[in-house]
Amino acid sequence: MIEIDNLSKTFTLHNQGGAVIRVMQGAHLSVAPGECVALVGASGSGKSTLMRMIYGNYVAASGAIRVGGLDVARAQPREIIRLRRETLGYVSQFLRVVPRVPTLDVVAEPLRALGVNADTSRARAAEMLARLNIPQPLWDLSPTTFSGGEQQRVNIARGFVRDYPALLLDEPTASLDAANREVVMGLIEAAKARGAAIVGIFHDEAARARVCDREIDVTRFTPDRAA
Ligand SMILES: Nc1ncnc2c1ncn2[C@@H]1O[C@H](COP(=O)(O)OP(=O)(O)OP(=O)(O)O)[C@@H](O)[C@H]1O
Repeated sequence: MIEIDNLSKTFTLHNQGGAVIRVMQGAHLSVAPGECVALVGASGSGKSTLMRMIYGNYVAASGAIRVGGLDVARAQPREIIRLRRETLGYVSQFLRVVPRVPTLDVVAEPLRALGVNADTSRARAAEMLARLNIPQPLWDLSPTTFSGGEQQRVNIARGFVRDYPALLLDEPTASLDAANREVVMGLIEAAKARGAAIVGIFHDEAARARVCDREIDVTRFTPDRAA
């Protein structure tokens, strides 16, 4: 479902004399449906960079990133938008939303984008918010003023409100209490059981051991620091 082949990445720092930093070289990764793979490695080794490249936020220097048949490394912007709408979900650590949009609509949006009607989308969103213990009085407010943990749960609700065939999870349990962490663990397990291919960064070791089938140490793809 997710196939990464000989992937390299450089950053050019235009505000620092055009310095070029090589952050990744020869990266390989293959994630099958129903599998969860954890990206591990020291801080700065490139876990987030790899995740952002899979999502199409960062451009690859060379190599291929196939997600459900599309090579993200060479795809047109409209193909990436379609991939995100239909195939690839992303639960980032930080919530980015349009101001003044109510939480219920923020969570319902991935379903609306697929053409699901407003009532059904909102009903599914309400189910997810209740499951993630977001108090009902907050559902009609924008999540911009929510606490860190509440915002993270809104992000998770958005990422799991529909059954994405592939999912990227960036520290999905980072700001959560034990009860909500357990809810998220259950959502990840259910997504695997229905065949989602998942790539995640989990600093929470117990969470990683429970839901991940394999670990990939990205340090081995880090050119300047590899052994
Ligand atoms: N937008 C950027 N511009 C320039 N350099 C960047 C950029 N993003 C990341 N880097 C560099 O790429 C390297 C990898 O960073 P990345 O954030 O992917 O590491 P990480 O493994 O996710 O770290 P952490 O565990 O601390 O979050 C770092 O040296 C970082 O400075």
